Amino acid sequence: MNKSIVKLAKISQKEERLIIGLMSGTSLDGLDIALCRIAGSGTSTELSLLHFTTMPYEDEFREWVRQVFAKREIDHQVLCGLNAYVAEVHARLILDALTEWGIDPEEIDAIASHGQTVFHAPQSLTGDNRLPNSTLQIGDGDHFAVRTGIITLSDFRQKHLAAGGEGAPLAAYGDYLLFSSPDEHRILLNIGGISNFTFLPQVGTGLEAYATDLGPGNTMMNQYIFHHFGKEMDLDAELALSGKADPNLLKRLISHNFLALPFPKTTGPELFNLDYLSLCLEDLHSNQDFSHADIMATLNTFSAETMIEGIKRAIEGLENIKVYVSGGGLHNPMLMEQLKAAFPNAVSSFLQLGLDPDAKEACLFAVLANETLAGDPNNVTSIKDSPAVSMGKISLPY
Ligand SMILES: Nc1ncnc2c1ncn2[C@@H]1O[C@H](COP(=O)(O)OP(=O)(O)OP(=O)(O)O)[C@@H](O)[C@H]1O
Ligand SMILES: CC(=O)N[C@H]1[C@@H]2OC[C@@H](O2)[C@@H](O)[C@@H]1O[C@H](C)C(=O)O
Repeated sequence: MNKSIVKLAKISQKEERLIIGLMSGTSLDGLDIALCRIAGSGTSTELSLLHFTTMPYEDEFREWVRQVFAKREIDHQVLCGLNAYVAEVHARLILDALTEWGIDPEEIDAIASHGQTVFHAPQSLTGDNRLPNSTLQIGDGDHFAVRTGIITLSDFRQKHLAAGGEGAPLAAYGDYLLFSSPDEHRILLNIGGISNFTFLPQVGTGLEAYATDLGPGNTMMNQYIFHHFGKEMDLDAELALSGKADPNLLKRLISHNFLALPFPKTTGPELFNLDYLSLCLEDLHSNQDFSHADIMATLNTFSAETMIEGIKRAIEGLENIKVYVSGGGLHNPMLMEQLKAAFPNAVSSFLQLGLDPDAKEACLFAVLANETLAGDPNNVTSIKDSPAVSMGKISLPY
């Protein structure tokens, strides 16, 4: 029998596994690396985060990815090369992180790699039903496995698509298994490039859990500041806080059809980008010259409003609700102030649930890999509109 298959079988039968969860999102800030110890599976899953780091990308890497990111027309030679290159860079960053933590790669049971999303194309977004729902994450799993010597699970979104989903959001699975509560209804809001939440009904109420994207989180703010100032983000919302949101531009931005669609739904920077901002500005038919600060304040409020409206829709008629926030947007004071004002005494950091909010998504991919290795798809049958499948392709090192 192939030695790697024997090892795989042993790993799947262990009482607990060491899994490295990886997330590299739409913000292109860096690779989130979470070393997790996971015991059990299904609703008995117990996760301990042993180490976490975000290994920042070099500018050159970002520039390569930007060449193909969320673009309809690209150089296929670059895309092809990046599928290997992203994996090589990620594998090196993992090995560096393990060295920093003093951990031998031999000790790790598996890597759970999200890869780098370069295009997200559900039919609801393309408006074209000749091709099926699709999404593309690059950074091939075989390259990870060979470079690190660690069994790698990757490309989690394809099974979700194949089984009838849109390939996202996948957070619902881990959220449901780890954070459902008998005491309160929970909204687990993640503010990455795109904002999304998982609704976890209070256990026993008979309501169904589900997850959905909401709209732009940080992506439009990041794109704007990068385009005009060459910076990666509006650190601590400094520019946005110095401006004033324009009500007409805000109204026009909020009129996007996507925002009115029912849950669950998914989106990406393919829809929420600077072209959309330009379109909205043109439509205003005003001669008004907006300052950069006012535009940033408007984009910040646009993100906040889409989240607030989405959460209000989800919790209508319910009481005893808490909103737990994770993702980079948690560090944006203007966004958080608006959320807290909309839901007084209900909003707090994900840290309240005992997990580093910046590590959450990477941990959830480790949980998905754990379910594939040791769980049962029936563990997740009660999530609305989410196929109950095990996800992630398995790559062997030898
Ligand atoms: N101090 C801060 N002030 C303002 N914004 C911040 C701050 N820290 C982080 N952010 C925002 O958070 C972003 C990173 O968020 P995160 O790492 O959650 O995104 P991601 O994982 O790339 O996204 P996604 O979940 O959409 O894939 C930054 O690019 C920035 O926009
Ligand atoms: C296609 C894709 O990469 N989607 C990401 C993105 O980032 C946030 C939001 O858009 C979410 O739908 C998803 O990631 C999270 C981890 C998810 O699948 O739950």
